[in-house]
Amino acid sequence: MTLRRRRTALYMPASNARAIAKARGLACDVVILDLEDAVAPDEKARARQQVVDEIGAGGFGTRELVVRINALDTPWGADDAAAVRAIGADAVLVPKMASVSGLAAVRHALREDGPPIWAMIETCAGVLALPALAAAAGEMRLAALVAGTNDLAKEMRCRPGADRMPLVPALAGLVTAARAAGIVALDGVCNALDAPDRFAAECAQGVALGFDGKTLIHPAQIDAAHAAFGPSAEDLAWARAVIAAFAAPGNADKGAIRLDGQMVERLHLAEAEAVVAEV
Ligand SMILES: CC(C)(COP(=O)(O)OP(=O)(O)OC[C@H]1O[C@@H](n2cnc3c(N)ncnc32)[C@H](O)[C@@H]1OP(=O)(O)O)[C@@H](O)C(=O)NCCC(=O)NCCSC(=O)C[C@H](O)C(=O)O
Ligand SMILES: [Mg+2]
Repeated sequence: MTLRRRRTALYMPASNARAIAKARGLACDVVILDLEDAVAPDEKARARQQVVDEIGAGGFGTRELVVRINALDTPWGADDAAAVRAIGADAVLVPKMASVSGLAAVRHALREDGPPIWAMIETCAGVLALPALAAAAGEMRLAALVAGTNDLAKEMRCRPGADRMPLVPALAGLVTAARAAGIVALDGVCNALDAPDRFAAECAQGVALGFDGKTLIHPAQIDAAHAAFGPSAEDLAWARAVIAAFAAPGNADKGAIRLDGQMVERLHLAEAEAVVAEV
């Protein structure tokens, strides 16, 4: 079974045909066609039709295709949901998710057999609803939680700065909820476009927090995010050593062994096998 990689999820305005055409050749794992914040109100209907046309045209290869719709309580949300629920999108990303009732309304709008839901956690209410959303994930076919750090910082009236300190509790809570539900956790975007060191530091923080990957706003961010969220050479070496150690004579029936001065359990063997399977 190959693990589906979600190291990089690149947003692009669904109104930008040039960006969408470019996406068919970009190395990102996920393409997010955005109908929400990146599209001006007078462009919404045209962008929605462009999403239908572009997904119908195909050509995105193995990239996961996600459409971010407008929230159902906006003038465009219901039409977005109706337009995208049966066009072959791999998932629908829903902004400002804040309750199980809101999740149920989206599930209803997309129909039970419609695409899986990816929910953006980007409001204070959404952060407080994380345990309930995690508990409802299976029934509602919620498949990912995605941090919306711009909106969350705005509502919290905090100033994240380079270390995003004010947001770390919410980010860790999102990862915790995603792990409890057995679903994907994606970090928020980094708005700094020409600051590779800041971007790399934010990716490293996202890895340390346990995120599966990061949402991006520019193709130039893809390579650094892949380097951060993919297995490093050290990760691979350790994984291979763990696998070899448990395969060694006398260890086959052991639950825990000593390796390089550390206790290694069978859970680490499963992790090691998953890391090796990624490359
Ligand atoms: C941020 C940008 C507006 C910058 O655009 P621009 O100045 O045009 O970038 P470049 O000149 O460097 O572009 C170089 C080429 O790359 C293409 N490009 C740029 N961005 C993308 C993209 N996201 N996807 C695909 N291709 C892209 C340009 O077309 C150029 O190509 P070419 O013309 O062939 O040379 C722009 O990067 C942009 O629009 N980014 C996406 C913005 C977006 O989608 N925002 C919404 C999601 S973020 C969010 O909402 C956060 C969340 O909700 C929260 O609350 O935190
Ligand atoms: Mg947002």
